[in-house]
Amino acid sequence: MVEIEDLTFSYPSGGFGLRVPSLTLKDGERLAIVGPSGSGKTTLLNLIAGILRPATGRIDVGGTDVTTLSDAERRRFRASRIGFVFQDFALLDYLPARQNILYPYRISPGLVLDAAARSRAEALATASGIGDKLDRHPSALSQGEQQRVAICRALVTQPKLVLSDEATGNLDPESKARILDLLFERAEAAGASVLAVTHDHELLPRFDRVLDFNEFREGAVA
Ligand SMILES: Nc1ncnc2c1ncn2[C@@H]1O[C@H](COP(=O)(O)OP(=O)(O)OP(=O)(O)O)[C@@H](O)[C@H]1O
Repeated sequence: MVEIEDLTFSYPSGGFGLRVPSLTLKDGERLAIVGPSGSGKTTLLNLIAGILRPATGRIDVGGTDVTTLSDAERRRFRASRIGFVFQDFALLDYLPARQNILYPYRISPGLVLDAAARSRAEALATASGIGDKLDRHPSALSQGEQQRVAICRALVTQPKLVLSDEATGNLDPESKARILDLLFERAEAAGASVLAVTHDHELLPRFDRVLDFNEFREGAVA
């Protein structure tokens, strides 16, 4: 599903560099990424999602090298093919939760907002415990509820790749387990791979593989 080769990246302001000689995420695989704060985990997810562009290297997502796409193509590719749970949720406060969940359909011409998509949004919200809050705007939701809206939005299009940046960070232990169950269950139903950054070490046994990010710091031996 994801194949990375000879990837290098640094922010224009300098100071931080990332080098990933090789990384593969197989179809349906659940990979957890751990590593210290500031080691580049979010940066890698943004590169895979095409939000950032690498200096060199290849990032193949489901047969498409995202590094070769234009900005507009990368935006469309992301909206239609990748579910991304952002660390800061990236919800739009002018839209109620329901419309936030369905947002990928607004911005991606390739996705059709039909009755099935609407009922998927409802079912995801109910399964994650926010079914009765869909008419509320994000600012009237708790952090944990906002996080669940973000997770529902990432899953509603049934993407083949789910990128998750601390998707369970703001939740109590019981909700963490429930949200991970939902994420894995929906990913499995859609045949999707999951790449999840997490600091929740108690969740790691539930993943197929755990990658320690320390090895990708620029200059480190791969
Ligand atoms: N837009 C930016 N411009 C310059 N440097 C940045 C930018 N965004 C992040 N960085 C730096 O890049 C490094 C990696 O950041 P990143 O957010 O990828 O780390 P992380 O491992 O996800 O951290 P955390 O676990 O705290 O979320 C950090 O040193 C950070 O300060």
